[in-house]
Amino acid sequence: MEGGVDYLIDERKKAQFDVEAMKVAWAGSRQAFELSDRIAKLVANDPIFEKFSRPMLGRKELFKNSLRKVAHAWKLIIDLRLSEEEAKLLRHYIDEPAYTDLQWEMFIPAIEGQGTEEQKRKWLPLARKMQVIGSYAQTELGHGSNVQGLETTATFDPQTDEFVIHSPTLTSSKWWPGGTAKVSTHAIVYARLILDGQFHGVHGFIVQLRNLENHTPLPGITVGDIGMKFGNGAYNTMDNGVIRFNHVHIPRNQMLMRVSQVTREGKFVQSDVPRQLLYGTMVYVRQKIVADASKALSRAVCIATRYSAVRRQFGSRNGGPEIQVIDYKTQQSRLFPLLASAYAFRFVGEWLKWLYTDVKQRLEANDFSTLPEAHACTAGLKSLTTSATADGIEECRKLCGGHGYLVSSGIPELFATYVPACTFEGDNVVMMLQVARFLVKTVSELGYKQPVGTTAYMRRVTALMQSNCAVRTAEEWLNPGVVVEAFEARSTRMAVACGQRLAKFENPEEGFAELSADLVEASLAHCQVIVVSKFVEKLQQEIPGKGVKRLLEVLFYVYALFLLHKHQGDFLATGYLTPKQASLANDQLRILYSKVRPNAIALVDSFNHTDHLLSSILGRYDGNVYPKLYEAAFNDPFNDSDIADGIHQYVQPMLRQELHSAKL
Ligand SMILES: CC/C=C\C/C=C\C/C=C\C/C=C\C/C=C\C/C=C\CCC(=O)SCCNC(=O)CCNC(=O)[C@H](O)C(C)(C)COP(=O)(O)OP(=O)(O)OC[C@H]1O[C@@H](n2cnc3c(N)ncnc32)[C@H](O)[C@@H]1OP(=O)(O)O
Ligand SMILES: Cc1cc2nc3c(=O)[nH]c(=O)nc-3n(C[C@H](O)[C@H](O)[C@H](O)COP(=O)(O)OP(=O)(O)OC[C@H]3O[C@@H](n4cnc5c(N)ncnc54)[C@H](O)[C@@H]3O)c2cc1C
Repeated sequence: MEGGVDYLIDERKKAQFDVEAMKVAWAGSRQAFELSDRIAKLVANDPIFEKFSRPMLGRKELFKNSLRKVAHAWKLIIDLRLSEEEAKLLRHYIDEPAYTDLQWEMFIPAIEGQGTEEQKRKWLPLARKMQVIGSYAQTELGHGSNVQGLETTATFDPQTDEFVIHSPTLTSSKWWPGGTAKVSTHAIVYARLILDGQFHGVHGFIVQLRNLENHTPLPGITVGDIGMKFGNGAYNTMDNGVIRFNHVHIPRNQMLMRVSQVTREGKFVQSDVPRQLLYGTMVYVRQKIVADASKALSRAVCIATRYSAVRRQFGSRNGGPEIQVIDYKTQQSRLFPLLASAYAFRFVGEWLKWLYTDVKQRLEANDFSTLPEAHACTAGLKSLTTSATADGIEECRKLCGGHGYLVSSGIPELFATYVPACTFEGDNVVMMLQVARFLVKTVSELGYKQPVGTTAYMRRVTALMQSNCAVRTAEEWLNPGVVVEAFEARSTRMAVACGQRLAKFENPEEGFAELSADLVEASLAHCQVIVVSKFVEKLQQEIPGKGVKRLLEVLFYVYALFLLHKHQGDFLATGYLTPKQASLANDQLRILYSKVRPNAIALVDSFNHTDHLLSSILGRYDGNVYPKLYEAAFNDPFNDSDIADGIHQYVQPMLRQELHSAKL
């Protein structure tokens, strides 16, 4: 058997649920599915969006090709009158980081969230028509996580009614802003506001970087690219920049002034809007990154699952077929939790989008009450989902054996493009420490203030601290209430234990630093409560289609019991579970894997990923893996000639023992 076509045909016949209905459940609604399917096909059928050759291109060619794709996409958006939602789907299916990500996901949202009405009226129409192209220049060579430590200065000059933007040190050079190195005409530059010699915190300023006529950098601005990044192709389609400012003057009305204002006289005015709103764009993007995690993880899982059904190793009897590697229990115990995680992240992402929309509406009405919760949720879930997705993609590579290491498997580029998500928009550990601050505060207030939102479960602190799990059989783990309670009890106990240990420190900040590793673990436990609970809430909704809900329930238990198994140390150390109960959960997990097995291919088909998006020979929908791998090898330009450049010059002299006289 050369290809796996028949194997995948057989696998699809085993499905015990309605795949078309599952596609709708994954997409969120029939309308969302149809929209997404239409745009996916539009991209897949357009040769300009070809991406298989991307890893073979040099940086300049790669970048130019990316500019061409963006220009073509923008033309399509105008010609086909695509809505903003359709345009964002187009970006997703084109699957190439580009300067427009910063324009639409950071520059515009920053003005929307931090600009005054007047600033929005001026800048948003220009940006939305792409008449100015903006980026988000916050991080510097010397500081990224510590935003208050930024060194760039914005000094008000009352003589000219302008701010003077300046990079006083090498470490104050802006470093990383995407889109800035070669494209953006403007940037939101975060800088220390100085009025009359006094520091008034870090604020955002709209700074023009380039001449709109000839694209040259404006006087006083030194700008360039920071160099090649991890992996070929991958994030190298993006021009991440370095910028130095040498006393660059901008008008006073280009400071984003919703949160604080500077008057004509140079006076600082703090409005009622909390200063944290300056960080609002990051809250927005973190929410987007959570939604993106399920997309990236589902791609890797789709490739690894299809290939695991095609690939056979060992167990052949009398010349019969070998065993499909997907039938090995070890393969299932590594793959199926990732499959379940993709669904879990999809649903928690959907919920987080709702939470963000709600917060945004409140902020617009000057209600800031839910901002701390939104910050903790976006920071924590961004950290949890991106770490799990990055690790999951790498696990999928290993699940594909040696062929997973080939660029044509689609996994190396996906991994290289995805991993910076663990760092950008907030390093994942730094983000978990933000959740820790929120949790510590919640726990310290438990005696007199009812926790709300995602910490509401801690209202039952006494019960969660005292009562223990009642499970006696593996079957009894199949109860959402029992599972959620276990996660809530573990999280509460870990958070309370941290709170008690912190109380022993005279200086709370010193205590926080000393216990930070434990605090990160407690924060992760809390974030897992959110993901598990949101999955249960999804299952409580009506989910049409034969067998769809049943399969989602199976995936829920796989996700939750896998986590319970992985973190059983916490569950045992907090005393909520006995070793016997943890072992019963693991017994149940094995039973669940056997329920997933016949449905595995149909479950990944339900993601509705096109072959274009997957860009993977191993993950092809038709399973025709071996002939296509063979064909791709001989189509590689490296195989254009039997004799590679350099063979005559460097190898043959060695073979002939003539190296001493060869010209090297
Ligand atoms: C296959 C897929 C391929 C590719 C794509 C992959 C993924 C992309 C997916 C989707 C992308 C969509 C769009 C993305 C587009 C581009 C993204 C690309 C690049 C990323 C760009 C960047 O990285 S921009 C730079 C980001 N920088 C950071 O995130 C910095 C992190 N640091 C901070 O946020 C802060 O400094 C801090 C939170 C760590 C600390 O702040 P500070 O020192 O001021 O504060 P305190 O600790 O003293 O806190 C003060 C109080 O304020 C609260 N707080 C802090 N932050 C916020 C906030 N954001 N909102 C609300 N409240 C906040 C804090 O909790 C304190 O509260 P107290 O009550 O305790 O006082
Ligand atoms: C691909 C990519 C694109 C980017 N795009 C942009 C962009 O468009 N605009 C922009 O402004 N920025 C951008 N960035 C920068 C990015 O936001 C920062 O790199 C990120 O916020 C992390 O900051 P850092 O690099 O300073 O890491 P550091 O803070 O130096 O982290 C180094 C290590 O120190 C640890 N650490 C730091 N602080 C603490 C703490 N308080 N407690 C415990 N551990 C700590 C971290 O966990 C990490 O292990 C981009 C980065 C990447 C990789």
